[in-house]
Amino acid sequence: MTLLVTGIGELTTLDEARTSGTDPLGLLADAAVVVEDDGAVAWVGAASDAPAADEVLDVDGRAVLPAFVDSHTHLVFAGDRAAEFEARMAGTPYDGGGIATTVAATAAAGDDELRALLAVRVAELRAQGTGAVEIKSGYGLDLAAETRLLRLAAEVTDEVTFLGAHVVPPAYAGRREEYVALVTGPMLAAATPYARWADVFCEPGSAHAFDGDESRTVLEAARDAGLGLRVHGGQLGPGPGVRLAVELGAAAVDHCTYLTDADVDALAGSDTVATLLPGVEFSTRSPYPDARGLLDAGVSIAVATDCNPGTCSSSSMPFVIALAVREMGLTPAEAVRAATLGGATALRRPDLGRVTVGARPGLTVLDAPSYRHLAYRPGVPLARTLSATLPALPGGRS
Ligand SMILES: N=CN[C@@H](CCC(=O)O)C(=O)O
Ligand SMILES: [Zn+2]
Repeated sequence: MTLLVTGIGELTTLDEARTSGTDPLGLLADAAVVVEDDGAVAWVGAASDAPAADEVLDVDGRAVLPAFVDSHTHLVFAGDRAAEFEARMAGTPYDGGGIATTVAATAAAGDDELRALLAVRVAELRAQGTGAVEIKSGYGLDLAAETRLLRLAAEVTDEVTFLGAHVVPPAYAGRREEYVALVTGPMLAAATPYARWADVFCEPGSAHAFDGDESRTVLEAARDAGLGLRVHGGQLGPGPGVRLAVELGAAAVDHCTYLTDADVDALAGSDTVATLLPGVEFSTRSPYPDARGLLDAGVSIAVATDCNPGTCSSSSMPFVIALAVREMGLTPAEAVRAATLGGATALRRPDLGRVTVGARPGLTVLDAPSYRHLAYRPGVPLARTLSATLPALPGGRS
C-alpha cells in the first residue's frame, strides 16, 4: 500500500543534496511525496512527475515538513505545578526543588492513570506536528518507580532515557554517594532493558542536582552499561556539564542557557548537539541561550520542548520554533531545521527529520503556504502530523 501526498505548495525536504547556504531547508515547490505503509519515503519530486500510488491525498497548496522531533521531554508524571509557575512569575526562582512534588504525585498514581496521562500528552504533541519524541524517567527516584516510568515510556516511544540522576531524593540527604551508587548499580541494571539513553541533571549550583564528579560517575556507568548519553547542562548557571558531555561523547547536552567560551569551543567541532529549550526560559523567566552565537561558532543545535510539569508545561514544537525566532535570533528556516533535523541528530536517528527516500520522518502538514508561518503566526494551531512515526497509542487513541 502506497500513499501519494500531492499538491504540496512548499516541501521542506532537509535533503542534504538540496540544501545550501541560501536554502538551509532544501525547499521544493509544487511537490509530491510517496510514502509506504511503514512510513518509509519511496519517492520525492515535482508533483507533475509523481508516480501512481494506491491512495492519493491532495493537500491543496499547503506546506509540508518532516514531522518535528522532540528530543527532550519528561512526559511520564502525575499532578501539575501551576502554583509553582505562578510563584515564579511573581519572582520566585526555579531551583529544581519542585521535582519532589511531582515525584510524590507520580508515586500516588497507578499504572493505568499514568498510561492515560501519557497517552493524552502524546496525542497532544502529535496534534501539533511532532512525529517522534524522547521521554525521560526521573520522577520515580527509586528502583521500582524508575523502572515503572521507563516501562510506560517504552510503550509509546523507542527513545527512552533513564534519568534516575534527576535529583537526589530527600531521603538521601547527607548520603548523596549512596544514591549515586544506587543509580549506577541496581537502578541502572533495571533500566537497561527499557532505555536507549541515560541522562543526568548536572548543576553544581543546585542543592538538588549533581555536581561534575557525580555526573561523571553516572555517565561513565551508563556508558559502560551500553546506554547512549545525554546531559542536562548549564541550565541554572555555567558548570561542567557541557564539557563533560563532549568529553564522554554524549549525543546531546540540553539547556545550554549559561555557556562559557570554553563550552562553545568544546561543542564546536564535536558530535554533541546543543539542544536549546526556550520554553524553559519562557516559563522560568530566565535569559535565553545564545543560539545565534552557537550556530555562528559552528555548533550543531536542536530545539525541543522539555515538556515537564516544572520548567515548561508545553508540548508545542511550533511554540518553541516561534520562541527560537523571536527570542534566540534564529531565522525561521534555522528554527525549523533545529526542530526537525536537529532533533533527529540529537537522537542519532538519520531516519528522522528529513524527507528523503528511505527515511521514515512522518510528515507534518501546515494549514499555511510556508514554514515561515510557524513563527509568523504564533499560537495558531497550524501544524498536525499526517503520518506519525509514533506507534498507535494504548486504548486506540491515535
Ligand atoms: N532541570 C531538570 N529537569 C527538568 C525540570 C524538571 C522539573 O522541574 O520537574 C528540566 O529539564 O527543566
Ligand atoms: Zn529536562
